[in-house]
Amino acid sequence: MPQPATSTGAPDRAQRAEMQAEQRHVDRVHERLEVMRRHARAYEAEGHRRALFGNEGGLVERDAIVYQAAVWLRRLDSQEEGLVFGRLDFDDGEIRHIGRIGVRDEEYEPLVVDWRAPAAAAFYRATPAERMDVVRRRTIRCVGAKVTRLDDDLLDPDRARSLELTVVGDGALMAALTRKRGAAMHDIVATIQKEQDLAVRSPAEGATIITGGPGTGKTAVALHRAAYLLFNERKRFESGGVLIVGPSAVFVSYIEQVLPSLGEHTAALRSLGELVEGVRATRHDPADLAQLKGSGALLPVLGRAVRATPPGTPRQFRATYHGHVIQLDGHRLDDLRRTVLHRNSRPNAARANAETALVEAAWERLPAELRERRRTERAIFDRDLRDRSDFELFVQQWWPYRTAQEVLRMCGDPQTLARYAGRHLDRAQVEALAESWRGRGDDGARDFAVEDVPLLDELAQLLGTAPQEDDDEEDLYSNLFEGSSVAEVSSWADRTAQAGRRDRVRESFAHVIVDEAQDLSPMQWRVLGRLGRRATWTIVGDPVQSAWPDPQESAAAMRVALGDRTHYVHELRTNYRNSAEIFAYAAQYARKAAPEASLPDAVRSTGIPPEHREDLESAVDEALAAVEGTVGVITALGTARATASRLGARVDAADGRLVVIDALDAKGLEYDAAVVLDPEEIEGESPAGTRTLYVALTRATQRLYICRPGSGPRGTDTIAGAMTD
Ligand SMILES: Nc1ncnc2c1ncn2[C@@H]1O[C@H](COP(=O)(O)OP(=O)(O)OP(=O)(O)O)[C@@H](O)[C@H]1O
Repeated sequence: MPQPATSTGAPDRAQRAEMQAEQRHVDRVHERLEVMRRHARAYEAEGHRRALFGNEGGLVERDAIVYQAAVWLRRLDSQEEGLVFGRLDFDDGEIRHIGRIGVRDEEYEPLVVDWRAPAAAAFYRATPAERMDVVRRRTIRCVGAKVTRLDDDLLDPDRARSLELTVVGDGALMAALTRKRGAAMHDIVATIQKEQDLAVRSPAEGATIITGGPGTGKTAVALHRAAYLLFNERKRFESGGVLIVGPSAVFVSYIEQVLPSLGEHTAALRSLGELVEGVRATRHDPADLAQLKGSGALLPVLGRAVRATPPGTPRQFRATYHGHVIQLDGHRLDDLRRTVLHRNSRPNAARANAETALVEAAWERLPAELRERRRTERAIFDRDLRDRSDFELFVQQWWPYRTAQEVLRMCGDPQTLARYAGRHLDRAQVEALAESWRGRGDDGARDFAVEDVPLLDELAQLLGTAPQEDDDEEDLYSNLFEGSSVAEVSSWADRTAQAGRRDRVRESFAHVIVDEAQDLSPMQWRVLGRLGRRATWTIVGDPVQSAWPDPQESAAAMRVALGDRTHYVHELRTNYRNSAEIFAYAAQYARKAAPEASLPDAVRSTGIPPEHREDLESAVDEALAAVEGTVGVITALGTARATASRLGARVDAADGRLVVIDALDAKGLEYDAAVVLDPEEIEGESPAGTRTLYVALTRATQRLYICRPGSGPRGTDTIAGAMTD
């Protein structure tokens, strides 16, 4: 719930006394943390000692111990900042401190309860109406290990008086919301609100679906939920893997510090452009092409591209056997291909079948008397043919192992693509698609688009995997058991690097978290459906911000991916990001795009409405002067690059505070001030343009400037009038 505005004055006497008391507790916790660190280091040393036994058992133990010790140390080391952030005082006088991890004293009594444990739930859930025996909730703010501020929340003032509990501070939430924004998202562990907490602690089974307007904390909740799941079912989710998917690479780097700050390092974060091994796409196709690629309309075309004879393969097979010339022409070879693929539709997996079919077809070309006269001839013929290097070479050329990237690049030739397209695509579509794939992906000269990633994944499925030669991925620890003496000691870093490699090839996950889910195309849902085929899910999104032109179609694709899993639905209703003035302005576009939608309430008023500016440079300068933190210039897709170079000198001079970003990449991000350049262009750029503009207008926490170059006499007017229309 909203709290009164925060005071910035120095702490008074009562507050100082309370702070000293809390400081004593925090000091004790940090001393204890140091002891825990010493124990972890001693445990690690013990692990290394075991390896000196020189047998396999010792090595296995060593490896397990060193790994576990390193995980503990990493978790303990990431907890310096704000380790203790809360305290609950109960009716019966019990005091419970809440923190990022659980810490116990030497008697095993809790000094701090982990925020994810059931005993901490009251910190987030207790309200004056439903107190859960809590009299006072205190938020403790620390810088490093130093207590700097307390904010109390009384749930039962009468009881507090009888327990002689002092009340200090005036609103941890407001203090958190008004702090300046930097390049990275912060955790919200000290101020998670009740409706958010319910979503964080939603059951680990089925699919938890979290909706809510801009700034309602959906991303924050999703990340805290990942930490919650890992804490409560560590074995299941650490070994099975938690995947977090965000819309863009910029977004992923914006959120990537949150889980480590909560002591969790094992979840895999990927953008939609990174869901396929070996591809890091960041570029978007223009809206019409993106829609074509995302809709599923290309599925039959991809199927045909995989099944067809690859261009450039030999059109004739020729061999001699006992003086007989055996020949198979192109039509016969095509027949063979069809027959083989009829039995095993994945060409990369079917090469052995193709080779057998080729031998069989060649055998049938021998004169009948030769085949009948010598009954054992068949086996000899088979071996003889397969042993020949020119036969092997032919098979490699006729039935090459292909990658998805090669097939898509092959479709970069309009004539080839037109053959596969048949009546599924018109000429203009063939031309546009071929142009978008021509020369892509080879040596990164021209990279694939984000919209190509699901097509590549689909192709990889259709092609199947070639039988793999054994490599070191198969046995992560094989190097540990070579020879009888200890040749080397694997460090924890080695093991994490190995585990990372294993993550890269992971084909499915135990839990999949999808952020900005409203934007996913049906084809992207198919990729996620495969990665999450055995997973439980958390899906986070806001239909009103959808960039996919047909939200119904996207929702249907999501239902297919989720199958018959039970749904747990949560709606977040408070916008914590935007000032009330900024959100009131942006909301007119939400109403235009989705008149029926329920919009969140913005809790913070600054008294400063969005402002209209004609000149981009002066709007940017003004924004930089008006706020302490970040400024985002948000443009249409087509003008981001030009705007970035136009503002290049300012970006360089602003020391990381100024970024230029297109409205699609701005998804999920936020800035203290936003300059939205040419809103009409953003709106007109795609069928979902009004929604995209709504996204752009809801990125600012404090100041919003609408910049319409050459917009004439309205010049520097504020647009408060427009807001209230
Ligand atoms: N309980 C909270 N305490 C402190 N800050 C909060 C809280 N909830 C949300 N915030 C802050 O509000 C801002 C918006 O949160 P977040 O980005 O998670 O919202 P969102 O719903 O994902 O927004 P969008 O849909 O626009 O991407 C962030 O700065 C976040 O830290």
